[in-house]
Amino acid sequence: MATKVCVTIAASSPTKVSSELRGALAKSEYAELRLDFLKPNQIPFCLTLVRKHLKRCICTLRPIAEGGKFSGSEKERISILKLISEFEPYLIDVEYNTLKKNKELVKYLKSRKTRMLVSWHDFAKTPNEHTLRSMFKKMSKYSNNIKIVTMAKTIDDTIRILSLYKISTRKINLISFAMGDYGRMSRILCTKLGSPYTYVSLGKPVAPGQFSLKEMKSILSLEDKN
Ligand SMILES: O=C1C[C@@](O)(C(=O)O)C[C@@H](O)[C@@H]1O
Repeated sequence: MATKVCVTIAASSPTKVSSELRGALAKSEYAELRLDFLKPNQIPFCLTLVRKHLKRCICTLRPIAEGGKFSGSEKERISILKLISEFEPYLIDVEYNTLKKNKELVKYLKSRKTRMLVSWHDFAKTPNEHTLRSMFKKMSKYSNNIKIVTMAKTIDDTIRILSLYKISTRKINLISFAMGDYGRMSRILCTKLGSPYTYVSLGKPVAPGQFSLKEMKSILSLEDKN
């Protein structure tokens, strides 16, 4: 099966999001809308503008504490997350730490049958194997779609994050890879080990070590046989 890619769109206005999204989806299976790059009051208009593409979009509203740009209150963020769920995107990315603290949000998303990607990031390091495995187990209580992304400072870090695929099962869609230069290989290898797709940028990386769509496509084309 061909490797799927997801283009991270981190634009600062709804019209930019819309035009970048059209360009991205012409060449990729999915796109991630980083809605935290918009002003909160622009989000409803943006979602309306791109409504017809949302079945191929992962919507993310990352707070500053998890490496994102959303600087409003948690209360405001939760209500925007609920609004996003009403647009029924392919997936809504919600941090494990958010779900853990907001039982009411979990209930709400469940009641709406929202497809959720539960995510966890460590921008400083790659924790030890025990911590990673225990995160994976705790996260699997919320969703079958799990994303664990950490910072690699050595090749061992990269191997350790990829070792999570060994404990994952067929029922789980696991996306786990490492950021940073040492993690770059894991952005390719993750798709060989079971990740449903890998994140790329449209040009400038949105996260450390992210390949551009063009670079990833040239890497993946090496697999094509005559
Ligand atoms: O979690 C991820 C992965 C990512 O951080 C990356 O490293 O490609 C990019 C983010 O936009 C996305 O939400």
